[in-house]
Amino acid sequence: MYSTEEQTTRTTGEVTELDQVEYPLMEDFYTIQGEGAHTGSAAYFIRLAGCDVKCWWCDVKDSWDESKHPRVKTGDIVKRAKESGTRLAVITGGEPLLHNLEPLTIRLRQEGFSVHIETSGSSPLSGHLDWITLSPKRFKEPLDEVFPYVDELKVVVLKKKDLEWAEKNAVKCPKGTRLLLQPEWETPESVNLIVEYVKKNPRWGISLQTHKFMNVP
Ligand SMILES: C[S@@+](CC[C@H](N)C(=O)[O-])C[C@H]1O[C@@H](n2cnc3c(N)ncnc32)[C@H](O)[C@@H]1O
Ligand SMILES: Nc1nc2[nH]cc(C(=O)O)c2c(=O)[nH]1
Ligand code: SF4
Ligand SMILES: [Mg+2]
Repeated sequence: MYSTEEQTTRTTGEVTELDQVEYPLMEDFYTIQGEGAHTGSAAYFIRLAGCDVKCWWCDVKDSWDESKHPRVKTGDIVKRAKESGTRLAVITGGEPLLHNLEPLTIRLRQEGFSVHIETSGSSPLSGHLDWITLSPKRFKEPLDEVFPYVDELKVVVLKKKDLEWAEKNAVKCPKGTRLLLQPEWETPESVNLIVEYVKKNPRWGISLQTHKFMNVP
């Protein structure tokens, strides 16, 4: 759980103002959380545009260039999320922490959403977040200030070196953090590596991109 100070002072009465704040949005969609500790739950995904990390194997490279995507008002995003019926929102990207998430997360919370984030931790936290999934990247390392708030560490694995990277990040996370290894989708040989590693190091678990098996977004 992460919350900025302002939450206590900012309550209702600012809805109209907050709803005007715009974010570069690649897409928003209602689907099943396919990865991590909340796999299988219906969730409304909000994919903000822009990324400063640029992993070569990223499965959503179209999100990187913010200028290719429209700026959409918070009010419109929240309205569509509400219409979905779920009260679980996942903010992802791109790298969502490139943007100040205060307005969007306040409004989602006001409408009863539990707000989750998928982040590389390359920029400071902002907003009000109920579940933080950190997926650290060597290409741009997470900021130290992010680690105390992490709920789930989800490391993408291609080769052995990534397991060392996983351990290096795990020591910085709070006690009780869910530790997950996720095979890079186009590197099937990483699955064996992960299976053997988790059998030897059972504090780690496996996260698969189940939405790709199910053929849903
Ligand atoms: C597209 S990223 C967006 C959020 C943020 N930029 C991040 O990297 O956490 C969402 C999740 O997908 C993972 N991911 C991206 N490409 C992947 C791939 N080819 N195989 C497996 N996981 C991937 C990321 O590590 C991250 O956990
Ligand atoms: N179904 C589904 N689950 C996901 N979990 C994390 C995703 C992401 O791209 O952040 C993702 C995604 O793109 N689709
Ligand atoms: S940080 Fe996330 S969105 Fe950015 S390139 Fe890496 S996986 Fe893709
Ligand atoms: Mg995805």
